[in-house]
Amino acid sequence: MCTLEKRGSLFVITLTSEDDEQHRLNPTLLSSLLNALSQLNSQVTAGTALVTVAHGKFFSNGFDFRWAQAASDQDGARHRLRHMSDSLRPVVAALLSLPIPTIAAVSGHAAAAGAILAMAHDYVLMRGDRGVIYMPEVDLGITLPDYFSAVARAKISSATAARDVLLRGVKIRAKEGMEIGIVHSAHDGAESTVEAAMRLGAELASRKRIGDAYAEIRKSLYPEVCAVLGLTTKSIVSKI
Ligand SMILES: CCCCCCCCCCCCC/C=C/C(=O)SCCNC(=O)CCNC(=O)[C@H](O)C(C)(C)COP(=O)(O)OP(=O)(O)OC[C@H]1O[C@@H](n2cnc3c(N)ncnc32)[C@H](O)[C@@H]1OP(=O)(O)O
Repeated sequence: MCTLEKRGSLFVITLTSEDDEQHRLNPTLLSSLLNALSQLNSQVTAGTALVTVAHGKFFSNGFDFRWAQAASDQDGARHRLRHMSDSLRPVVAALLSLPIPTIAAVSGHAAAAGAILAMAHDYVLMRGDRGVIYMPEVDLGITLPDYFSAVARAKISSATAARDVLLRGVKIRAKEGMEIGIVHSAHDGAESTVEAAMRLGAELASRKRIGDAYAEIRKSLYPEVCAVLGLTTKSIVSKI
């Protein structure tokens, strides 16, 4: 599950888990995330921002393998994995379409689909003492959905860094994440990461930017991701 709350000028989505702190992206959490983003979008006004947080050792450890493996056979497990992948796709599309700034406070590990969820935000703030951003698929022998690769290519600053993340499965800590462009800033400890995310969110919200234009400019930054997600773009001139 996740929760959505308004704290002053900020919408805060908190990833939660029923049984452990991995915040695995299973159908329940994915559906809850999509509902939260839809609800947020209906309430959004200029002067707000989204901060996504998770508590404990993980931001999110990716899709829920236990749920997939609970299927009756391998084929069923694969179908469940595809179901989770198909369910994360609209969440990423919704994040890229939000008419407000979005920030992920990565105060724990963000792996696989969890890393893609974090990178789908405009800003990733990450704790520097614990936690890695890690794409294990190459180690698992699982190919990436098209939108995973598109998000990674859009957000990682160089081809060699993208190769290291996706083909070498390197575990990226906050400092390295800043060097390759996926982390905005590094912070000491979970609490200061979340506090910094809230401060940045409030600062960005205070600019009261025109939401539709903000969303369209964000989409113009990532044409390949938008194409893969089927997101269209339009021109806006709010006022001249
Ligand atoms: C119809 C059928 C068609 C076919 C099927 C189609 C399918 C289509 C869809 C396919 C989808 C593909 C994409 C898949 C996406 C997924 O999400 S799959 C799920 C993937 N998830 C995983 O595999 C989980 C990955 N996670 C991990 O491997 C680990 O949890 C972790 C993230 C690596 C963390 O490991 P852990 O051991 O728990 O870490 P820690 O103990 O916290 O740390 C390890 C050591 O590292 C030190 N450390 C950590 N962070 C830091 C830091 N920032 N700075 C310094 N040191 C750090 C930490 O101290 C530990 O060190 P020691 O204490 O010395 O051990």
